[in-house]
Amino acid sequence: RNGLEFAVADLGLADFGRKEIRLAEHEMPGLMALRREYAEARPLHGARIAGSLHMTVQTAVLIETLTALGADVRWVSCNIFSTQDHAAAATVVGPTGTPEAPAGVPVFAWKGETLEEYWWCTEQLFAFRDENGAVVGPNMILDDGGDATLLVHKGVEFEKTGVVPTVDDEDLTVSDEYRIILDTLRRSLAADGQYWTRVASDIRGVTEETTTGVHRLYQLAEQELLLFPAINVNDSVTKSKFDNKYGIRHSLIDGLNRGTDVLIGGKVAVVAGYGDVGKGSAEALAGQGARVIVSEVDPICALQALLEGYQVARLEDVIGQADIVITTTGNKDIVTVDLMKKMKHQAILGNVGHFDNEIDMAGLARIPGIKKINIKPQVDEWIFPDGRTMIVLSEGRLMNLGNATGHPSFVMSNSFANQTIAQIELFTKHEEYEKDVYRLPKILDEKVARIHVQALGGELTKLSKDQAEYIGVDVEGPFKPEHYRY
Ligand SMILES: NC(=O)c1ccc[n+]([C@@H]2O[C@H](COP(=O)([O-])OP(=O)(O)OC[C@H]3O[C@@H](n4cnc5c(N)ncnc54)[C@H](O)[C@@H]3O)[C@@H](O)[C@H]2O)c1
Ligand SMILES: Nc1nccc2c1ncn2C[C@@H](O)[C@@H](O)C(=O)O
Repeated sequence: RNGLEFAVADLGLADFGRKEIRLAEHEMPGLMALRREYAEARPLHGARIAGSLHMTVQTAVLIETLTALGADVRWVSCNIFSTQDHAAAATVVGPTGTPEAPAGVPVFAWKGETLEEYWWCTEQLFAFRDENGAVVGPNMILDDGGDATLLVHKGVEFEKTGVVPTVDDEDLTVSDEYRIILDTLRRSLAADGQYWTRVASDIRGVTEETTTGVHRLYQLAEQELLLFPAINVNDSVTKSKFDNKYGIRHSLIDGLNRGTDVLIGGKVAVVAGYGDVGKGSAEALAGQGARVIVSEVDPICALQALLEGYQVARLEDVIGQADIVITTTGNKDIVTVDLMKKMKHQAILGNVGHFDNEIDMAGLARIPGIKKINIKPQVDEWIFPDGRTMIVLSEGRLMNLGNATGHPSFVMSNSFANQTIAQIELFTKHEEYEKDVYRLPKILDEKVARIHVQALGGELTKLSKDQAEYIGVDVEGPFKPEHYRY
């Protein structure tokens, strides 16, 4: 419509989305400060950014920051349940457009996508158009979890051999999702044997939002398979020590309340993993009066949990007493079918890790005699043959975005200020970067923190020159050595 490509649930929701975007801007001082700082220079002029990141109100403010800095943007969500349809609609319509004549950004995302639709959307992500309408690829990727980066890398891999592997239909180790990815790439190989190779050749770099996506990038870099430079946004301190921890502290409870409305106080809550997300999850549940038990593999994180007063136990030893089980590990096969069979009647199972493989949903569906009742969107009651039931949120996908609206704007302002800075860094200085994984310098991390301290009315103390010399830092920072752990 109006020459703009998009696929969203309902453009009629744009007005509602625009109201919430306007309110969110007030809560996202990091992004608004960067818009003011770079309004003239427009450093992202010429950038064609393919974004795969939960299409929420907060992400809409990020997108409109990137376009304010001169970028062309196409967007998808990185999860089938995390899109907020009114935010997607408002992003397509844009601040000055109308549903009849949208003037925003191409978005391919809606809440409740099937996996086939999800990967179709991700395929559309790469088809930018030049001024003559010819398809040109992106020259930047902004990723959350690495699915967009994966599609490009797998596409190039298969174009090298000219073959997309077939998988044995009986092979239970191959997920339905991977079969869909192979089918997608089989089609593009048949249509154009060099499509993904051309796409990859234009990409100056990727900026990756989350722990799991960063893990995938380091794996590619170790195998020397990385096709372009990458900035690990997750490990900016003002991202992972805020979004992952304080964001989940807010949105986990939101997801539990909207999904089940059970009283959390007095209940036993088991949290698998005590990293940044596990810490925020445990604190939130304890704050509601739950008795929190943590499972961990890392003795340091386990010791942290113990000194915060949480019991640390093996999942298999405590899952039978849990009323609520939350996985936060970024690992796979955490809650197996055997563990599910030990759970109390009507216990609640949810995941806030990036992917759904923390919970064996495929194994659950294969239990002979298992039944499923859908209570409401993203809330299912699974009935075991013995009559006991289990409430599963968002089909094991991250439930703070599936059952609620994810982290609040102020904490996402920190994450997305880092994303914007990383996009500018890689787009304008890509020749300075090898095909490796980098983090932003500490001085920029402190710059993001400074904006948000000020926004909350915090008053920073100034070091005297003498004091700065005494502790060996510059008066203006950076205030910590690289190895410092916050
Ligand atoms: N839902 C959200 O909004 C959101 C936000 C940020 C990050 N994430 C995702 O959450 C996940 C965790 O992120 P993080 O930053 O906390 O990572 P992290 O590495 O800091 O923490 C994960 C913890 O899980 C532990 N762990 C690994 N395997 C385990 C096992 N088998 N049993 C118990 N513990 C185990 C690790 O030792 C680690 O301490 C990642 O997938 C990340 O992408 C989700
Ligand atoms: N409101 C929101 N908008 C966009 C993304 C949101 C979000 N809440 C959580 N994530 C996920 C982030 O925490 C992402 O940084 C991650 O690490 O998964």
